[in-house]
Amino acid sequence: MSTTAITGISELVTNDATHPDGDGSPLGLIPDASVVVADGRIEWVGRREELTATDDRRDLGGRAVIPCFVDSHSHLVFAGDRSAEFAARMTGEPYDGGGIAVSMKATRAATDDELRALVARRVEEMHAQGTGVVEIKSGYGLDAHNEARALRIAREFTDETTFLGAHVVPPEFRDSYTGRNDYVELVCGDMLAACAPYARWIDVFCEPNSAFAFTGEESERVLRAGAAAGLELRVHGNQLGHGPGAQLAVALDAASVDHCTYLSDDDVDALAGSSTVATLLPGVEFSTKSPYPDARRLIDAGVSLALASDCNPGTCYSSSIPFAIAVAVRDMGMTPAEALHAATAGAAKSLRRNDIGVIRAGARAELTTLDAPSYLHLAYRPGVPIASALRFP
Ligand SMILES: N=CN[C@@H](CCC(=O)O)C(=O)O
Ligand SMILES: [Zn+2]
Repeated sequence: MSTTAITGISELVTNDATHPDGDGSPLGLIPDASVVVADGRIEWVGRREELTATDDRRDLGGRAVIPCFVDSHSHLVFAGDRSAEFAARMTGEPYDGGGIAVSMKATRAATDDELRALVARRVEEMHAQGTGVVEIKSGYGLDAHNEARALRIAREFTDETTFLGAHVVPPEFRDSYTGRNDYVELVCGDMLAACAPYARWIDVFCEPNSAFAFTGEESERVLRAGAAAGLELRVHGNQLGHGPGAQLAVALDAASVDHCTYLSDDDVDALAGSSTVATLLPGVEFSTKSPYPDARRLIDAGVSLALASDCNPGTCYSSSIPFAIAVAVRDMGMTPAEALHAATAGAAKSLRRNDIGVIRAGARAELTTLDAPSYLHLAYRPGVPIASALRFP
């Protein structure tokens, strides 16, 4: 097994507050550091002068190194274009989830190879911006065949795949309450059976403020069916207005409730006393001209936070975690350290993973380098491509 030392690290963010060479902060910063990797794992982390002999060396020439970004919320399996919808929102048109059916139509019409190529391009775009691990949801098939196909293709790129058949009620089921009910039954029955083999997670767009998405009761049915089929739970909640999503996520011990744009004091208290992570998606508020969630309020209450891209064709067609960090710092009350922690260790926690989002012996060698001396440059240099995932041969 050959060992490679990474040297020339001006500042190492470990997310290991207990490292003896670290500064003791949640980011566990070590100046002038080295990391030794072997066989895809981290072997050693410390100060450069304590480095012992390795087979290879890679000198970064004075750059910062951070744990890879973990993008714990994305919808990459889609075809078609909704840029006109984005333009309409910039002139005041509100987002209501109705455009999901437009992506559904284009996605159903695409071949497997076309979808695979689209996902490959988007995943590559993420890696080029420092994301090492990505979660990918279905949700633009909305029938058993196309949802299973989306997950099968997503699985070619990541183990973190999420069944989102309950994204919206598709047009062919919308006519009556019976139609909605039939769709929920399909999601919980044949669709779940077809999708479960390719999915780790199940998610639902719990949003009574949208005519297209699901009520608290419908969402609970979907999540309980998913759990019975062995899937772990995530929830889209509290995106368009107040609603039951956050409290439902806590009650069912979901790993994450995502969006959290509108939260009551009771929602915040429930999250603070739970192991459910609140995942904030700053690109969504940016791209829909919605109010930003109050990250400061959540942090002060003791809620665990993640930041993710939510890359999707409707509410945020950006795959950039550095962009999400810059917005979170500029507009959501997060410090640069809190935002970086949320986009790495916080997002790993939202996927219930402890082998990523941290630079510590034994963790996976998923590292990101910054063309900058310090992590502060992520928010300080918005729009500048300074982050890239480090790849080891
Ligand atoms: N809100 C639900 N789903 C996506 C948007 C999907 C779309 O509009 O295409 C989201 O996370 O924002
Ligand atoms: Zn989403």
